[in-house]
Amino acid sequence: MFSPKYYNRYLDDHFDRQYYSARLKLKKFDTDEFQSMIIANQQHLLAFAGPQAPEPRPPCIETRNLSFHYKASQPVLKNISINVPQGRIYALLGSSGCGKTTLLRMILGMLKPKTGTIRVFGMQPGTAEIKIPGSGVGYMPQDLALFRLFSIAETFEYYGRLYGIPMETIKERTKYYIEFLNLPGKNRLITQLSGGQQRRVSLAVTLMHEPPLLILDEPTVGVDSVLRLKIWNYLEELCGKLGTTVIITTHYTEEARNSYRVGFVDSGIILAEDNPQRLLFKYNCRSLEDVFLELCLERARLPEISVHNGNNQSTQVNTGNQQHPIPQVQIIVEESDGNRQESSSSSSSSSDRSIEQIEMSQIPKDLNNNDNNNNNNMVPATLPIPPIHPNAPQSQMDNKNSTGKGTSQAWLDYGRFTALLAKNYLLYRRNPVSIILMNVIPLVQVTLFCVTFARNPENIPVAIVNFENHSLSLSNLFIDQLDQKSLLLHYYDNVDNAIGSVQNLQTYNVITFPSNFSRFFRQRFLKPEQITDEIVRQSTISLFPDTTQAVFYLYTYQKVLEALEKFLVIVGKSMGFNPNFFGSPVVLTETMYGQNNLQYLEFVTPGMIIAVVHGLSMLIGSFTIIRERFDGHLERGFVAGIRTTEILLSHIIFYLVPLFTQVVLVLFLTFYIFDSQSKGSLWEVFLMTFIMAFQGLIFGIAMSITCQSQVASLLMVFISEMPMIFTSGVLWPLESVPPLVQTLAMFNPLTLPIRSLHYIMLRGWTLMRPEVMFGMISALSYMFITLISGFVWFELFK
Ligand SMILES: Nc1ncnc2c1ncn2[C@@H]1O[C@H](COP(=O)(O)OP(=O)(O)OP(=O)(O)O)[C@@H](O)[C@H]1O
Repeated sequence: MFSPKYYNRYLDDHFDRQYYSARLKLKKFDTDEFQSMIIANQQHLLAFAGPQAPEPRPPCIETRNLSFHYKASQPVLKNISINVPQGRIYALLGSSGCGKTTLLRMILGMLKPKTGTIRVFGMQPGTAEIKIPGSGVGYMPQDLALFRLFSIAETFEYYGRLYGIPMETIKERTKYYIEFLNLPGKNRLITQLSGGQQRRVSLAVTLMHEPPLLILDEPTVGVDSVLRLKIWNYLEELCGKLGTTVIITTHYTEEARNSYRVGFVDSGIILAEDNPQRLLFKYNCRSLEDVFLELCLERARLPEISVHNGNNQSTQVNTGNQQHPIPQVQIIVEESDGNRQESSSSSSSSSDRSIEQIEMSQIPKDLNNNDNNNNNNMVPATLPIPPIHPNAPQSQMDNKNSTGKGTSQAWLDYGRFTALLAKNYLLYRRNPVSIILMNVIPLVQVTLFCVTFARNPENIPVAIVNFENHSLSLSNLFIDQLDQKSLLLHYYDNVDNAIGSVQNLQTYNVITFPSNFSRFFRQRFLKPEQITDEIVRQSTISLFPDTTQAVFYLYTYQKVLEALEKFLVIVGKSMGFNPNFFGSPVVLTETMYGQNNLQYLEFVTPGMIIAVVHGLSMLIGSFTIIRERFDGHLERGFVAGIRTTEILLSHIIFYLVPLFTQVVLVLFLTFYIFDSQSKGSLWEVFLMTFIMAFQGLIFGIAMSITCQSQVASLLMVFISEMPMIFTSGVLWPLESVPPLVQTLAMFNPLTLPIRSLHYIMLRGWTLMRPEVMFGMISALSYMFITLISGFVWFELFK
């Protein structure tokens, strides 16, 4: 049982934790006795905390009348005033959704208060001096916010590099934290860890740069009770030895007994803020949960309650016009250079001090917590703090100190930027989807396009009805001239059967020859003066079109005309005429641009190349920012001091190489495998295509910045890509669309670049031609405008 000797030693030894932990192991304490002992010794304590006491520690975090809402109609925080002294653990407790995380985000400078002020180390968060966000703080968010495809070591390396910690130190700390937090081997991927292990890694990377301020949002979720205690002890070590200030939220209310001060939050207000032991004592409760319940009940009884803690150090319960001050104290116990001192910092003068003003934080912990007492038997009483960088400060009371070089406030910090690039590379390498997206899909698309699209059709089934049944007939001569590679002829006895075959989808189009075609054809041309309607009818070849398959119809018609030309030359010769006698007076001369035989593919290819690379790059870009935002990496990164410029540039620069490869592959396939032709320089074709791939990436990144979800971002890509393609003239000349649409189509980011590529590939024009240059300027302009808009949006709404 607890004895006066122990209590005196408690005072004399200035709250030696090791000593009391040892006592806890032996279960020597009894709370009631201990508390009576305090009362019995109040004179001693008052004297001890008397005028000779040094000044209290300065506050690390001070908030005054802080209010915040996401929607004006739903206030989240109301008049919050808290005071977190330096070098102490402060626990924020409260029900789910009461506003704890919101408050932490405001302390981190990520949300701006609607009213009230926040001071962190006496300054406003977000200012360069305190490096918050930056290396001045370690933030463990509630979400995991780890790259699941990274190994443990890679995770440490990434965050270590962000904070500018030397590689050697990163390695040492990786080793230390793996041992300390019972993590598996350093090469294990995060995705292969249990939920609790993942959270421990998240905690470790928060601690590793030894910031002066730690903000931990539910760090012990999914962590077993032994390890929880170990973590709490470790945090105390950090506070004691490095002067780190810790602000922590937890749903394990009882573990908050280990903190120096707790703040109970409910529906956006602070119900009470005090030392946990003192709250237990004051409300005569055995657990903090009960204290919370008491406070909630009290609040229910006094609906207008408004509790102000922090700077004025007094709890006020407002009930209408009346104010009932609840006495409150804060006595800070300093531990510096191994010499512990206690001080009183109540709002009143030292003469006003009462037993309630006694600082209870240094009462041996877990007095009422049997579980923890039991656990204490299982864990070492003290834990070593991690190996500290040789140049690391002994104390972090100066908020500028932290182990890493610290993050600069520059828009582009070399260390952070290279860490981000390395991260992008690792994620790319580990993610087969991105490799497939970047390299395989464009190849498949180009292959499919070249194999299936706009090729001259072959074996079009055509029905032939030839009523002339002798082999030497002119109708047979005509049929022989038909290109039978393109047309597959099916012979029918009568027109009805032939039309039936069209109706049954066996053939497309019907060609008929009358019974006396040869005789009447000769008569028509040899005796033109005797021509009658009957002669014309009997010498006419009929084509019954099926235009539902427009390509087949146009192609069949073209083949019939070609056959007619050849047929007339042969017949003319056989009749003794000049072979050109029956020739068309319209002659096709040498082709100026393009190939001699008309190929629709030739027209479509430039647009196809741009559509493929632009669309895929846009898709890739659309994954970038949004994925990181929803996995919590962005928030964590911003708190670590990453700048929006660095994030944007790291994605843009990183993707230069995959985009380059993608464009080279697409062009190689188009020109070397599928034998497309370019009259212009391939270098200019490459340049134009690469710029458009880049533009697609920027568009995708911009969508990723502005969209609220990954699905929305993907939808944006699909929704915008289709109209862009249709109105760009890729598939059909814009001259065929209404004038207004034509004008609008000029604002389509694909239109002018596709035209430029068209001119380069089909006409052989160079970039020096204004028509080609316009496309290039248009592509670059859209790219820069989108990039700048995306950046501004990112800055404003990050
Ligand atoms: N981005 C947001 N937009 C709108 N409302 C939000 C947003 N983030 C949080 N809220 C709302 O603000 C309130 C406080 O949320 P907060 O995350 O701060 O709660 P919490 O106390 O941390 O909860 P928990 O313990 O469950 O994490 C909740 O009602 C929540 O729905």
